[in-house]
Amino acid sequence: MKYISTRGNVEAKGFIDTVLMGLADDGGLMIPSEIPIISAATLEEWRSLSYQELFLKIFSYYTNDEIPYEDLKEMVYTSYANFRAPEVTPVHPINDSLYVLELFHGPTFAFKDVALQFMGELYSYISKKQNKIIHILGATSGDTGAAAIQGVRGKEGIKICILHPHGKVSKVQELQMTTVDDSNVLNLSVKGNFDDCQKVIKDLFADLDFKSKYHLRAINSINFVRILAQTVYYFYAYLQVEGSADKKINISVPSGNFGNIFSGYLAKKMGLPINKLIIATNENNILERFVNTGEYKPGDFTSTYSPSMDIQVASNFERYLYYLIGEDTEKLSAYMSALQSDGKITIEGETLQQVQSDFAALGVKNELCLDTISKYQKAHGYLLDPHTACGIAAYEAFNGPDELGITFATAHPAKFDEAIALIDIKQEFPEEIEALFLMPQHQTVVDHNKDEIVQLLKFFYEVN
Ligand SMILES: Cc1ncc(COP(=O)(O)O)c(C=O)c1O
Ligand SMILES: N[C@@H](CCOP(=O)(O)O)C(=O)O
Repeated sequence: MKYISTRGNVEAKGFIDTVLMGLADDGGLMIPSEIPIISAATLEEWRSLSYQELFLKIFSYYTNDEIPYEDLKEMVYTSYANFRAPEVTPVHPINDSLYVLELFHGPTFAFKDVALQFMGELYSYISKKQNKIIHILGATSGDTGAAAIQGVRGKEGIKICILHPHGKVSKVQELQMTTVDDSNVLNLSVKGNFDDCQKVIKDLFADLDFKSKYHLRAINSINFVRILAQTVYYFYAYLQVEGSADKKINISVPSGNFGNIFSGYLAKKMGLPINKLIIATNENNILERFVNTGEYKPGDFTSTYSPSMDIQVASNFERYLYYLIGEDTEKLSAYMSALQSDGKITIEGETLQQVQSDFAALGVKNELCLDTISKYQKAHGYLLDPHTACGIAAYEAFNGPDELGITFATAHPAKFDEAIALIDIKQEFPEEIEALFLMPQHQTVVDHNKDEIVQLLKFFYEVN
């Protein structure tokens, strides 16, 4: 398997070089040159596999044996050893037509742990085997940052800097990142929003001299391995749900940077029989507008009860667009230039119909988000976090009769108590989260100013 850039100007790479490259050197995103197809018979054979076994099967199509099987196996088992559920991502039935895939049993109580625990192991492995310097640079709306820091904690030879939007992440998210006092961790709290943070890091990755001089590596979903690791739980969810072979299965995914749902799109392209892929967003509804009208136009940023999805510029949209327009790198580059110059991309006719057959989408308003949390707490005694509540509201909007819905629970409700307290629900915090409130915080507050951020980064990466 080789990996290429959506923009066509990067020589084809192997698996490890793709991981190390992160953002493609031509400004695009790396994707596999071909997508392996899993037959229905193979899929049925996978039904009895554990999460870890399934992970190894799926990765075997992508790693080109660049990592010996036993080494990969050890990384995978280590990655999931500290999850609080033996199934890693258990499926919780709510009623006859709805299942919740709980993705929050990792160390930071969010779905990001599933891929980032593995990425921490992988970066550490590459650093040791190839004697590579690993300087991670990432942007977060709250969850990626915390999970990435936990993923690399205590691992030699790795430094990590995370940019988060100042005052725009939940208190627990902030504490999870900033109570870490390790010398290889730098938290920059940027006066701006997530899109500003993501733009700064993308600009720095695009500066190839800076990227190579400071050995910058990506942990955001611009890195293809994040996408691939997230496909595993789509397969797992499908295989765990009883009746999935006979009924239509819809999957509803709380979405922001479009990484999680793009993993679902990839799983579907690999042959996983998903009926509807449902994009659930909040009032930052660029993806809903795109699916309904064909216009992809970043709008004004709005702070909502689901802050991790407060994103306008969805990074992985480029990967989807590449497939949508027939894997034409020149056309894709033209679209991305148009997005820069005109501030929007417009899709019409049959291509728009294709979008509407690939996805359904709903931008869930704040009020509906809270109503959904109350409703499921009362009817099922099951407490949803606000992101998952958006996913459930979108499931309710699109799940048809006789169809089964799986909604991804992307975070534990304790991470977003600010919203849940508004509806007078009192929750007990897990002890790992409770303990954070007693710890001192370490972060540097900076203006949204690239030069200032660069100076801080240079000092951080150069010292020791
Ligand atoms: C809790 C939660 N739900 C949903 C999302 C959106 O996922 P994605 O950015 O992969 O679309 C995020 C952030 O990414 C998140 O932290
Ligand atoms: N919601 C995310 C935003 C970054 O997404 P990523 O999947 O590209 O890492 C977060 O929690 O930081």
